[in-house]
Amino acid sequence: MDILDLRILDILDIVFVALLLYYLYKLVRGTVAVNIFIGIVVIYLVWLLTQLLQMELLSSVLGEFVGVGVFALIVVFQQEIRKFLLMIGSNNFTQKGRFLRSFRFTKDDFEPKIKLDHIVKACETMGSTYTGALMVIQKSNKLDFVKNTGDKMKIELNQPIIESIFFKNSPLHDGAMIIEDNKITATRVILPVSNDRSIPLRFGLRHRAAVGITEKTDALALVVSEETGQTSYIKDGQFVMFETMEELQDKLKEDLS
Ligand SMILES: Nc1ncnc2c1ncn2[C@@H]1O[C@H](COP(=O)(O)OP(=O)(O)OP(=O)(O)O)[C@@H](O)[C@H]1O
Repeated sequence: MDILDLRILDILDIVFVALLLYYLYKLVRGTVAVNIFIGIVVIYLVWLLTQLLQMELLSSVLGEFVGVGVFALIVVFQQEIRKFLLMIGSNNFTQKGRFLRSFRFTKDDFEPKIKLDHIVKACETMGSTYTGALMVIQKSNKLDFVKNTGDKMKIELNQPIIESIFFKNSPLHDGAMIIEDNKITATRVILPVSNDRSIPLRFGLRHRAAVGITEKTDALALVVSEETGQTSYIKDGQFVMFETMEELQDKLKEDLS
């Protein structure tokens, strides 16, 4: 049977195509690009059908579209292609054994370098005083492209520093804070805002910016709402539910492993 001829390379081929589609979906999810993408797929399928049914005229008209399709794709998806390449280029697999950890060989004895207890306690305190905050924790995708929009720095991370940065009268409180390992590496950063229409209207720009950066990269984001004092945890463009701050800390630890 043909299926028995399936080589390991064929399986790898399928896995790579699936990964490629997954990353493309991740990039266009929630944006108008999804509709364009669907439009292109529909034209391509109709073209295949017209060829099958030998509908010469329609097939040649659609064929013209498909012929210049690659160039059209580059123009239409310029932004997305840029982000996709950025995503690949900024993946630092070798850094600190992340490649091995991605296979979960070393997960059990892995402790994140970041002082998560300081971050979570700072969220709790800032929430109790209705102090707005937005923190982004870098994972394997480099965040240099957003850090350039703010003030770069290198400060050892701890609870009082986080709280004083987001203190309402502080000159650094606006925008997002970027955290790498146990350092605050940028403040006042402007993040890409998500266009996802499924985000409830009660969430404003701070939350949308957290969704935006986690859609485009594998970073984790924490938001303290100035209005409600509530802390939100956002990962892969989605809000992660938790009941207690201890649970939040556990989830963060797990996602950084
Ligand atoms: N693109 C962005 N990148 C980083 N920070 C942003 C961005 N847009 C807005 N912010 C931050 O969010 C603040 C405005 O928050 P806004 O009230 O619109 O959001 P929200 O999601 O309703 O949050 P809150 O519940 O705290 O009010 C700004 O003062 C700024 O600090």
